[in-house]
Amino acid sequence: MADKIKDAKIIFVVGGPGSGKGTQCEKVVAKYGYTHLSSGDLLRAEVASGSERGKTLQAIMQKGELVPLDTVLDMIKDAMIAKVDVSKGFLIDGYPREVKQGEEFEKKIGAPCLLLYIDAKGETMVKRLMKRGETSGRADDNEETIKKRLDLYYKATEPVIAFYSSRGIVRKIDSELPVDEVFGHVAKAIDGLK
Ligand SMILES: Nc1ncnc2c1ncn2[C@@H]1O[C@H](COP(=O)(O)OP(=O)(O)O)[C@@H](O)[C@H]1O
Ligand SMILES: Nc1ncnc2c1ncn2[C@H]1C[C@H](O)[C@@H](COP(=O)(O)OP(=O)(O)O)O1
Ligand SMILES: [Mg+2]
Repeated sequence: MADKIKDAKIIFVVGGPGSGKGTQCEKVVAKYGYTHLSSGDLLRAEVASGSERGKTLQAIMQKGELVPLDTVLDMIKDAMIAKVDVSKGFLIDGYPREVKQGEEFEKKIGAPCLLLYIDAKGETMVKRLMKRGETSGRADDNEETIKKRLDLYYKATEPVIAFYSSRGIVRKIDSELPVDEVFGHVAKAIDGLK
């Protein structure tokens, strides 16, 4: 099992809150049949279960902070193990959010072959999240939490991009464009994989 997971095709999808990670991942799933694992979705499922752990997580997410590394990494690993026999590849969306998360992922799971850096301007991300907040029901899609998430993104997550750039696996995607045009660039990056 451990070997199988190590040999899996792993794509990290990194970008600020509201940059369009989830939107692009859905389209990749439709075209390439990859398995989409969003750390935020996994965490929200735990919250929705009503468990004690979920309550603790909800409080952290509502403040726009990062949940403990082990919690999110264990969730991703379990979800990958459940799919490794049938998956053509994994889209890991919203992880790593700090360099340490990337290092631990590689120790416990394996190395990514590609990092899709979904890039949009701060003001664009805020606008999209405020709009999403009208219908998402997400406790973190409000002005105050959005600001904190954005600050944390620039501080903790942007260094992740520099970290993987030196390995030559980062493809920067302009996410200011319309969704289908963004996807054209995403598809090109994926088609470039051997
Ligand atoms: N290229 C785009 N142009 C305009 N709106 C977009 C684009 N990509 C995503 N959105 C919208 O922005 C919001 C955030 O997108 P989402 O995929 O949920 O981002 P993330 O997962 O990175 O937080 C959604 O409401 C989505 O419909
Ligand atoms: N890799 C990770 N490490 C720690 N906390 C995480 C995490 N991924 C998600 N979370 C927590 C903190 C985030 O503010 C919250 C929502 O994450 P998300 O759904 O990925 O947001 P978005 O798609 O808007 O970028 O969940
Ligand atoms: Mg998302």
